Amino acid sequence: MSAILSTLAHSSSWITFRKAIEHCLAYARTQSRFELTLAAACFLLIGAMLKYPDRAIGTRARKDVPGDRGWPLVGNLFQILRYRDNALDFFMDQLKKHGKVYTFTLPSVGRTIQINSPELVEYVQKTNFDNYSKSDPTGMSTDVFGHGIFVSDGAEWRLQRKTASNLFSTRLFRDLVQHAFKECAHELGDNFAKYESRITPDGQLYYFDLQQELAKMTLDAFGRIAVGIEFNAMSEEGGNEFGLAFDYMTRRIELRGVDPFWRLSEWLIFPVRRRVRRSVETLNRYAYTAITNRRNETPEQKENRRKDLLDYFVDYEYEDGSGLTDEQLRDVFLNFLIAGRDTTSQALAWMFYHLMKHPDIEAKMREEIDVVFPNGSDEYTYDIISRDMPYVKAVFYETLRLFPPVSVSGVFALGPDVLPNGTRIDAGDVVGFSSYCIGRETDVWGPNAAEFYPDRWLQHDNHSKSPFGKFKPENAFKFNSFNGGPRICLGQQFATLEAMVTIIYILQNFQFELKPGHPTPVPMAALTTPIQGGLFVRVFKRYNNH
Ligand code: HEM
Repeated sequence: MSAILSTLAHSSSWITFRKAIEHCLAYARTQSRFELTLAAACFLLIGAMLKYPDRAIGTRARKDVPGDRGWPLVGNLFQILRYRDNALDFFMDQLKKHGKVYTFTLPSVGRTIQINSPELVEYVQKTNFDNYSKSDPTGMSTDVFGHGIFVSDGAEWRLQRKTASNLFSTRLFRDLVQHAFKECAHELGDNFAKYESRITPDGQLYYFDLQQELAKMTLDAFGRIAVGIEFNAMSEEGGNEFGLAFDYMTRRIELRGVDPFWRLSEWLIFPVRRRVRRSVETLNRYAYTAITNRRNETPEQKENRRKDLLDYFVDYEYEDGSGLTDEQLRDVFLNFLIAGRDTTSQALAWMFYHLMKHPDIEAKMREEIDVVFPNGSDEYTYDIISRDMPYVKAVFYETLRLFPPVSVSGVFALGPDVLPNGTRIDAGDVVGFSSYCIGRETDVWGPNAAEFYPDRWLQHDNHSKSPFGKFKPENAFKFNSFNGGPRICLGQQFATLEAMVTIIYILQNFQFELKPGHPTPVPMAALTTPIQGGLFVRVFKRYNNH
C-alpha cells in the first residue's frame, strides 16, 4: 500500500503516472483479495475526502454563503455534537458570527441554509410556499409521524389541514373554556393540593417536576377533547405510559438527526432497538384502540357526545366513497397528540419559571386575575378570557417569544430558488429557520430583546378597558413561534386559551417555589423545547387570596 501511495505521490508527469499505474497493477497481482479491497476502499475514501474537503458527503460547495468550515465528509457534525447540551447555542453562536444567513452541512440531512430574518422566513413560509416541502426524505421521524400533517405536502397535507380546521370553531372554544380546560386545570390543582403537604420517605420536603405535571395535563386534555381517550396521565395510578413512550421517541428522532448511521446504530445497540420497538408499539396501541372503538361505536353513543377531531377524520369520504385507512388515522392521532401536548405544557413550564424569577410580573398577573375573576371565581368564559386579560396573554406570549416550543424548524427545497436577499437555494437544500433566534434579535425586537418584558405586547389607547392596555398582536414572521403562512399552527387559539385557563386557575390558587440550588433551565434539543432535566418546585396554596 505505502509503495503505491508513494509512487502516486511522485507522479508529476503523464509518463511517471503511467509507470505508477503499471507499478500498481504489478503490485496488485502479488496481493491477496483482502488487501486489494482495502486498497480500493482507501482510494475511494481519499477521493471522497478530496471531493468533499470541508463539507458533508453529497453536498455542493457554497463559498458564497458564510458558515464554519466543516470536516471532510461529515461537515459540521462534530461541531454540532459539541453543542449537544444546548443545541440552540449553536444557532445563536452562528448567528452572532455570520449574521442572519449562514450554512452548515450534516451527513444525514445534507446542506442547510439557515435564514433568521422575518423577511426571508416570510418568503419561504408564504410567498414561495409551493417550492418547499415538509415531508421527511430521511425517514427519521416516519415510525412516529408516518404521513401525518407535520410531514406531508400537497393533497395529503391539504386533506388533513382542511378536515382538522373544521374542529377549531368559536363554538368549540366557548365550550372548552367553560368545561374541558377548566376541569383539567382543577384536576391539576387537586394534585398540587396533595403535593403541598407531602414529605418524601426520607423526611424531606417534596419537590416535583412541574413541567412533567403540565405535560400530563395537556395530554389528558387533548386526549379527551380531540380523540376521546382517557390517558389518565394525571391520576397517580395512570402511569403516564403513553407520555413516556412519546418523550422517548421525540428525543430519539432528534438524536437521529446527528447520527448518519442511526438505522445501523439503533439496530446494533440492542437496548435502544428494544426501547424504540416497545415505545412505537405503545403509541400504536393507543392509536389503534381509539380508532377501533370509534369505528365500533353505535349511532346512539355517537349522538351522546360532542363531535371531536377523530370523528372528522373517521367520517371523511373521498370522492369514490372510501374513507381513511386505520394507518392514516393512526398518523392523524399521533401528529395531533404531539402538537397538542408538548408545546403548550413546555411553554407553561418556561413561563412559571420566569414568574418565580420576576415576582413583580407575577403580582401584576394576579392583580389582573383578581379584578376580572373576583373572590377566586372560576366562571371563566371565552369572551372574558380573550378580551379582558391582556396582561396574562402578554406574559404567555413573551414566554413564547423567548422560549418557543418549536425553536428550530425547516423545509426541504423542491426546486432551485433565489431568496429576496439574493441567496441561491439548490433543490434538496434544507432551509432552516429559528423562532428562538429571531425572538432574540435586537433589530427585530429592540435593544431589550433578551429581556423578559411582557409590556412589549401591550398598547395603551383610550379604548382599552383594562388598566394594562390592549394586547398588541405581532406579525407572524417576526413572532414566528406559531409558524406563518399556509402552515401556520392550527392550534394557536386552542393553545392560548388552554394556557390562559391553566395560568388563571393556578395563580388564583397556588404559588411555586423553585428547589434550592436548581440550575438555570437550559432548553433541551428535542423536537420541541422542554427544560432539560425538568423544573423542580414546591407548591403552596395561596392563602392570602380572594
Ligand atoms: C404554545 C403552543 C403551540 C405552539 C408554540 C405551536 C407552534 C407550532 C409551530 C411552530 C408549527 C409549525 C411546525 C413546523 O412546521 O415545523 C405548528 C404546527 C401545527 N400545530 Fe401548533 N403549536 C402549539 C400548540 C398546538 C396545539 C395545542 C395544537 C392542536 C390543538 C397544534 C396544532 C398544530 C398543527 C396541526 C400543526 C401543523 C400545521 C400544518 O402543517 O398545516 N399546535 N405549531
